[in-house]
Amino acid sequence: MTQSARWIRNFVDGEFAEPDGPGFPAIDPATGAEFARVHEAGRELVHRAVTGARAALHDGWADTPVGERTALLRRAADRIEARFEEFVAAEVADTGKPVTQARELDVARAVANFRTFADVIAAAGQESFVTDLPGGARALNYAVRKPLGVVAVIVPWNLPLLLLTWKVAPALGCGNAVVVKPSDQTPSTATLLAEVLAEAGLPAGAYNVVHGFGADSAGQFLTEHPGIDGVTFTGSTATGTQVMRTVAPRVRPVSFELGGKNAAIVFEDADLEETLAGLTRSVFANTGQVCLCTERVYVQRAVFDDLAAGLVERARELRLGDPLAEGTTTGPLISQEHRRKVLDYLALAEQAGAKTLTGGGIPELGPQLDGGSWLEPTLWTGLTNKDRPVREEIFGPVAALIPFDTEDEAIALANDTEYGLASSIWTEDLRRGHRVAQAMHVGMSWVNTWFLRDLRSPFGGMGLSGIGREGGASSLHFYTEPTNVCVRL
Ligand SMILES: NC(=O)c1ccc[n+]([C@@H]2O[C@H](COP(=O)([O-])OP(=O)(O)OC[C@H]3O[C@@H](n4cnc5c(N)ncnc54)[C@H](O)[C@@H]3O)[C@@H](O)[C@H]2O)c1
Ligand SMILES: O=C/C=C/C=C(\O)C(=O)O
Repeated sequence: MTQSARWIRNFVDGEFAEPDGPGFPAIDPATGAEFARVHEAGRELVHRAVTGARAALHDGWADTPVGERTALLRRAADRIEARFEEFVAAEVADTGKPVTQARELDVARAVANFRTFADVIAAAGQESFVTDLPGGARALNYAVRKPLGVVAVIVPWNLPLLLLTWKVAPALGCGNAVVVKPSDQTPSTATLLAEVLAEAGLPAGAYNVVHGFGADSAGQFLTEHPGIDGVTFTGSTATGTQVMRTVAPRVRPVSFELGGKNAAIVFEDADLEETLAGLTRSVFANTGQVCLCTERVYVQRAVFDDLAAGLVERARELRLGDPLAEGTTTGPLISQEHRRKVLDYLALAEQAGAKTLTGGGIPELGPQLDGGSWLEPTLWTGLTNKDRPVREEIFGPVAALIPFDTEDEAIALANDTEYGLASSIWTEDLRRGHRVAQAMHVGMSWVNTWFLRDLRSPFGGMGLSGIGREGGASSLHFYTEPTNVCVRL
């Protein structure tokens, strides 16, 4: 594979650093072709990023009036809109996802993230209390919130720009400086965002991007740096525990959005067409590479066969192909390595006695695409909660369909996991919908829908799915430190 001429660079202390090594390849997952080289940040460049971020705080960014910070967030949203198609092209190049999804979800949400947090931060008040004391005296308690400081922002490859801006918008809006470590597999949009934030007027050093890997690379150098005041991380549970170990000696606050093994529960009274449309999204969106995706579908026995047949039909209607073609609905997995992991789970399912209703293999898409990491959307029956493909996160276009009889049995099956991120409940009996949704041991539970988001609501998971919540006021609480002042009146 010939080495590319184009570089994807680190952005440190307000400027793009000159590459000083061979870098690593940026690969298009749709074709397997290298399209650029990425400059890997070493320990020294990460150190410069962290110290530059600290300097930006002290040079005035932390004390910038709220109105100026929220105005900057709005300018950032406007600049992303102005360069919308550049962000779409960059995201598609990195991920191979269909251009329609990149437009409608990934880049659209980046704009929404900046605008939502401009609104939330502009409207945010402070907590205060008038305290009654014996004898009629009083005291005033009020909390002032100050920026956390220099925040390490570490994000994965599945929704690169959406997840990055979900963190960077509130972090900057609260007066922090950030050092971003995008996934080595998706470096492009975090780098383009550096240009856009500079255009919006963000001071040098407030937003930095360091490219590289995890252990013994930029990710580790960043999290172990003493100048980091907190870490917001989205990624696998395994990596989250490693990050937690790294920052534990300095007791740094962490906000973790980790893996999931999400369940859907379909009751016999569910609206079949609505449920099939919802499950087709929740199982196969982004080729199953969304932390919220459904990999376990529990179906009340009376409608099991109809639901299974309908979902097989929808899966077979998905169009895998050129990400830039308007009719494409489904892209490749992120890499050959990830495809091997998902294929291993397909083999485990077969060994466990699964019946593959559809998919189960590698599609033939022609010479242009056969170098990509493509996989057929796959549905199984015949598995139980004891089988590894039903217990472990696969993070691909796959789901196990499992029958149940009673509501209590469905709740027990869905909650039989160490994860706790999301669920969806499908029923026309809304009292049951509320009841079962609340009974789920998850951070987010949807009823007759999926991935419908109000960005002011708390987002995150419990158990192996994470620590803390982000979204609306939850983000402000993570990205600021309150000082409570008590004045005897
Ligand atoms: N809960 C959520 O909101 C959410 C969202 C997206 C992805 N995920 C999870 O992420 C996983 C897939 O994404 P991924 O493969 O990029 O995850 P990953 O954990 O391998 O990597 C995530 C990020 O952490 C970095 N990293 C890896 N090791 C590190 C270390 N030792 N120190 C510091 N940084 C390190 C990676 O370079 C990447 O930028 C899946 O498990 C998925 O469930 C969760
Ligand atoms: O893959 C994980 C998706 C996370 C989504 C969000 O963080 C969000 O919708 O704000």
